[in-house]
Amino acid sequence: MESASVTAFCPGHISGYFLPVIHENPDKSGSIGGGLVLSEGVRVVARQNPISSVKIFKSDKTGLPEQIGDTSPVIMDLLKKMSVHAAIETTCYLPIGSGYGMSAAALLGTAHAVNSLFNLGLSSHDCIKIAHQVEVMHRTGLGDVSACQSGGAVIRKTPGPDGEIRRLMNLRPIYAITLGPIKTSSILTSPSWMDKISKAFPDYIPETVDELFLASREFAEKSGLISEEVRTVLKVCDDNRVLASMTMLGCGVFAIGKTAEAILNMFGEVYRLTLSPGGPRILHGERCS
Ligand SMILES: Nc1ncnc2c1ncn2[C@@H]1O[C@H](COP(=O)(O)OP(=O)(O)OP(=O)(O)O)[C@@H](O)[C@H]1O
Ligand SMILES: CC(C)(CO)[C@@H](O)C(=O)[O-]
Repeated sequence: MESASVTAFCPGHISGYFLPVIHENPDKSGSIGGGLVLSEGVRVVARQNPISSVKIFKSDKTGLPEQIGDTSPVIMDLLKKMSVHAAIETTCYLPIGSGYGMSAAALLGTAHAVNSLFNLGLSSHDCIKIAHQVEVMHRTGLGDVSACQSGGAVIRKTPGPDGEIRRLMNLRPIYAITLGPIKTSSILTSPSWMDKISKAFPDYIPETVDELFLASREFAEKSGLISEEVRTVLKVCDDNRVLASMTMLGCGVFAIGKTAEAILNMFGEVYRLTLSPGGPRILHGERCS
């Protein structure tokens, strides 16, 4: 007989600009900034198992999954914090380490799935707080969990899941491409990058999605994070008046507008995305009795 299992989904997040805010209390640590919560994210299946394990799958355009990993220190730490043993399988279509907040989505999805599977009785907010603590402590992200707790284009005015967060809804498609990964923790633990990033933070708060793109681009330029490959793509976007910036923290570009898809198509596989209307959710499952 199949053991009980619960499936959850959590959207991913493109961070456009950010400013780390580090506090000794992880609930108050994170970042402020702006980004987009995405229709694509991470699907998590949690099963009861005497020994905890994690398998990571990546699906292709057709939805066919291929296993790409069999370890995830952040998920293992989350399970320990929640005092459970479970076999976790995560599946994403967007690439890991490329600025789509896949670690945050995997953590939020797992926290909600495990809470439901084991009838832990935690609120969604409790699950969000645990996921945020693990993400920030491992430096796999700072503001992604806060952003992904709900949907829309997000302006995070103060850090952490309880911070002041403004959300804008917009139905226009967003297009993104990835040219390669960046290990988030390698930037977040570098004092010289942190200094440049702090100095690049915009001094105004975007009021619309278009302004969020402009603020993101200004940040990307000033921070010095734009690589040669990203610059090549951004130049073609600029020449064609397409609003575009760099996915933080990944070697990639996100863009909006009528010709954005055709332009990005010249450089690689284009992800056609929309803003997610909401955050993590349980898709289906059978709880442990
Ligand atoms: N889908 C996933 N399932 C399980 N673990 C994951 C997943 N995505 C990321 N992780 C874990 O988080 C670690 C750090 O991921 P990383 O922060 O580089 O990716 P990311 O969240 O996609 O990053 P970013 O959005 O900053 O580019 C990975 O090495 C892996 O251990
Ligand atoms: C640090 C970061 C850019 C990593 O994806 C993100 O977590 C954010 O915006 O804080």
